Amino acid sequence: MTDDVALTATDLRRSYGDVTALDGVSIDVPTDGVTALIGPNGSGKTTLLDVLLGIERSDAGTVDYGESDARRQVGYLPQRPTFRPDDTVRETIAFYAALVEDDPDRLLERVGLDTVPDRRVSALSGGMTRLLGIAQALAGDPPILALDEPASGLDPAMSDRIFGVIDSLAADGRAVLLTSHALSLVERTADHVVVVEAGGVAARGSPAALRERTGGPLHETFTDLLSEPTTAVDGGDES
Ligand SMILES: Nc1ncnc2c1ncn2[C@@H]1O[C@H](COP(=O)(O)OP(=O)(O)OP(=O)(O)O)[C@@H](O)[C@H]1O
Repeated sequence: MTDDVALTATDLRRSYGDVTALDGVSIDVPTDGVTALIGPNGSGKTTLLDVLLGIERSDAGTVDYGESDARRQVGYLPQRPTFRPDDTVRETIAFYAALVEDDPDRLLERVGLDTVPDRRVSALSGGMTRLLGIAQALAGDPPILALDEPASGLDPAMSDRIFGVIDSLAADGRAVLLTSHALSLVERTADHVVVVEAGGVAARGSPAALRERTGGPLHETFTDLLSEPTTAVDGGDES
């Protein structure tokens, strides 16, 4: 593994009964910038993310992390982050910050939730809950941030805001690895794109390189990168 690689996965395999979710996936995640896993529903993106993070076991293959003396190696935003509904925003983040001796106010400020510290979790919009999830993932300042569909179910303005935060977190000099169906935001934000199809990697490259291959924007031409025709995934509204 070279110094500029945050993690390397080699020949990952994972099946659930007779469903092959990962069929020999090898990827490098660079230390800087946003790496986006895109692909049709059921192609294996979440399974790949979960295996990379050790949340799911693989049947075969290896995952190697780069050197880091960080208190916490990876921060993780699940697809549906859940918190105690009666706690306030600040109480919630103070809990996670205390686990790794971080400053809750720094975390709230970083995602723009410092304006609503006393709001109860039950009163947060879907977008604010996602931002709280990102703040939680940032506790301990991990060098790798893994975000599973960070904009799913959000309106275009909130999706845009979330991807703006993601962009600035990567600009701080950490690796951001995300899955998303919000292809126009991926195209704008990602430095590296990995196209996952049927448990394998169908294509990879910068958005510009993929655009050159398909001749158009990702949200319109994404299916040209797949071997099987599929319903195009949408540009902004994740499912
Ligand atoms: N716990 C599980 N048990 C059985 N099958 C599973 C399980 N998790 C995933 N699968 C199957 O593995 C395949 C890949 O699923 P995965 O959730 O990784 O896809 P995805 O690309 O993240 O999909 P989406 O875009 O819809 O979130 C699918 O066929 C799915 O049904």
